[in-house]
Amino acid sequence: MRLILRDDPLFVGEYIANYICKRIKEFAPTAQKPFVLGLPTGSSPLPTYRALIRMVKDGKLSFKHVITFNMDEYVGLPRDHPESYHTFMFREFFSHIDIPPTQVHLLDGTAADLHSECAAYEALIRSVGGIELFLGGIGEDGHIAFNEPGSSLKSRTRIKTLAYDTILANARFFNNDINAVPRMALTVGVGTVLDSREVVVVVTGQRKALALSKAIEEGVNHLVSYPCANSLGSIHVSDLLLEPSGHSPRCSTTPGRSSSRTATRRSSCASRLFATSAASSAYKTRSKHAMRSSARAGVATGGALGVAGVIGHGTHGTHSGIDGTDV
Ligand SMILES: N[C@@H]1[C@@H](O)[C@H](O)[C@@H](COP(=O)(O)O)O[C@@H]1O
Repeated sequence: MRLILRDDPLFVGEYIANYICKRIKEFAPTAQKPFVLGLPTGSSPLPTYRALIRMVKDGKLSFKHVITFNMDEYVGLPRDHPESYHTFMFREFFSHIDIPPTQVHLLDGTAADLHSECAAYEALIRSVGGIELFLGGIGEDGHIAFNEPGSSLKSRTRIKTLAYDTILANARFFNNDINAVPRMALTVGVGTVLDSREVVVVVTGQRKALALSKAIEEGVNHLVSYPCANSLGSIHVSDLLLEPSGHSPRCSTTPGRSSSRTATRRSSCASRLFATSAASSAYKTRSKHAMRSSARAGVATGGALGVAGVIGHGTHGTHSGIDGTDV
């Protein structure tokens, strides 16, 4: 795992966009050999999307031979609902880049047979050779996609009941009306994410400090789904990289050209770039060491409460109404 910290979400977005651009260019995708990219929704990836849009508009990057798979979608929201992830992705990203719409894939939360929809999604990912790079965001309880606490580490794309904490957090997109927030979603599984050749997770904002600290300082378990991306790459403390903002991977077609410390160290570490910066306005003026202690403080002050919250307040399993298989 590599942890790359930046002082501001905009720098995080720029870093990741440059990294994605570099990876796509190095891959040199063609119609026969497309680059398969996994994508998240949420506010965290927005700076990345904006930076990628800029690169396309400036002629520095093309998505013509990129195929995308989104992580998740609410169950029951029509595609054209303003808060569906389908609408979100076209509004915030796809409509502004040169990707052919036929190469964009999102789960359909209104499908008549949701189980078949999920199975078909997995099959489609496999049929294009798997995901090259999965960009993910996390919820405050540490879920990746909609893999709520308690998700199986081997889980595949499936119907998932949302935890109460997630419903509360997402109510902001539904006029703060928790009753308007869908209770279920379709989501890729932890296993689906782990099958990707690389996972990049964007973690921004103080609200994510506890979840981030668990990825860094605790072991892999199924209560916080996103650190599981580590389980396929070894974690070495020496790979945790804390550096001031400003360095960004160069979007160059020549591998290894970047002289930044980031690029140099990447070659000697575990294969997965996993966690990207936790930064929020609250952190802005702090030093890198203070940021590190902030994450620790998250554990010290919120640890017991956080775990109780995950188990005690979650509505996991109680809303499904479809079947009992959403592990
Ligand atoms: N299903 C999505 C996640 O994929 C996303 O990572 C999370 C965080 O959103 P935000 O980035 O707005 O904090 O929100 C939802 O729960």
